[in-house]
Amino acid sequence: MDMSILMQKSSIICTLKRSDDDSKLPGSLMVTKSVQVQCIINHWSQNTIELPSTGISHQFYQISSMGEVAIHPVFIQDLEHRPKIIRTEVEGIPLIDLSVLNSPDSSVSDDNLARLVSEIADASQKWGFFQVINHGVQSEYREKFFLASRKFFALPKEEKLKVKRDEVNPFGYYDTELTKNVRDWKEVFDISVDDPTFVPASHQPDDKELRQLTNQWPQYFPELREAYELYAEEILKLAFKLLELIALSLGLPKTRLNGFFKDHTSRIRLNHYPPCPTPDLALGVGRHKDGGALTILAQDDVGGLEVRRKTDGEWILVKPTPDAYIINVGDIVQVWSNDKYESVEHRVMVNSEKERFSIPLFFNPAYYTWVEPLEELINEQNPPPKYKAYNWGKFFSSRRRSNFKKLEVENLQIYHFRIN
Ligand SMILES: O=C(O)CCC(=O)C(=O)O
Ligand SMILES: [Fe+2]
Repeated sequence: MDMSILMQKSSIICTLKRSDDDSKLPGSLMVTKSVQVQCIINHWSQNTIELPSTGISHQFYQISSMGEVAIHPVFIQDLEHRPKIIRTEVEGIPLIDLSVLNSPDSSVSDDNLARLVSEIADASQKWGFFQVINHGVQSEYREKFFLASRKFFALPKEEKLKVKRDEVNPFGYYDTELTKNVRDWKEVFDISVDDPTFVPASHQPDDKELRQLTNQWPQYFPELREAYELYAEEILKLAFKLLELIALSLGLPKTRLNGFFKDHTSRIRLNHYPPCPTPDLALGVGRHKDGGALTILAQDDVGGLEVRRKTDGEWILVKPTPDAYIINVGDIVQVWSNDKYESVEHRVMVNSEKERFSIPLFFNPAYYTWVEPLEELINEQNPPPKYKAYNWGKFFSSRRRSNFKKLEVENLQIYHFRIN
């Protein structure tokens, strides 16, 4: 197979070819006479890919003197997973107003609260995703954190590499993450909300050893940590409010799930998606489901997040709504609810002109939590338990391994714990 993709962008015709056999890296890069370009992605043109087998470094993409653009094959999605660049307008995920939570008058809010809870139930069941407005998080803190994130990613590569995440410490900077064994077109900075935090030393079930981990911060850029601290406090309050709404929406007491989060292992991630010369071939993040309990995501005004619609499997773009948060239920809520709420697949498109920034909070329980369907939710309407219990810390450690290297086996998924 030899693919040629023609696209007209910024007055250059880009032709990309990929050989059938990815294993012949880097020979499958078809552009021979390449020159380093500074035009589309200035700061990324310095980036290199380390090919483990050869140790040879290559540019993320190359442009020949004929104007042909090639991105490195590690980023290229299989045909069936590539994004559609042309799309029609469709109804988006539900938008939910949380202002009743901030209302001081409790007698008025009883009815309103019931309405809100039923909106959450509906959205969680139909979409697994919704957006919230009037959520109580100060927009000033969010903007400051976005600005600090932008400045951090604009630092010279050597500075970012000083706080690089690795297989021992999962917190810090990283630009070579894989999703489903394909490289994402992004760079990230991961922060543990609880600092220091304890995680299982390995994914091996019998290994009881714990490892203490701390965040890494860039030495000459204190602004990032300061902005983070203000933001984290606010966004955590929202996370607990949403957790209580989810509990109520499942017919549980409001604080039923709170105990799991006493020693929570939540993470905040800064995502940076640089412009990509071939957005029809690569993804910012490949299709995936979030493994934790809830994700609370702030995105900028560029757009790119797509959600898989449950009714027909179509990819639906989540249009940016100023100051809104995008909420999705993760695998843990799917298991707790015994499949009443599903953790829905999503992915991120990139574009050739604009860089994009987003900031998710992955709201996760304590590492020692055994995740299983909640007994109150096993009843006549929803019998019997569909999953056996699994340990969240071990699940997370196992998942993380596949972010670093191509694995022969599929990474751990909740359906591996399904009872047939
Ligand atoms: O950047 C986004 O919009 C979503 C990112 C995402 O899905 C993730 O980091 O898990
Ligand atoms: Fe995600």
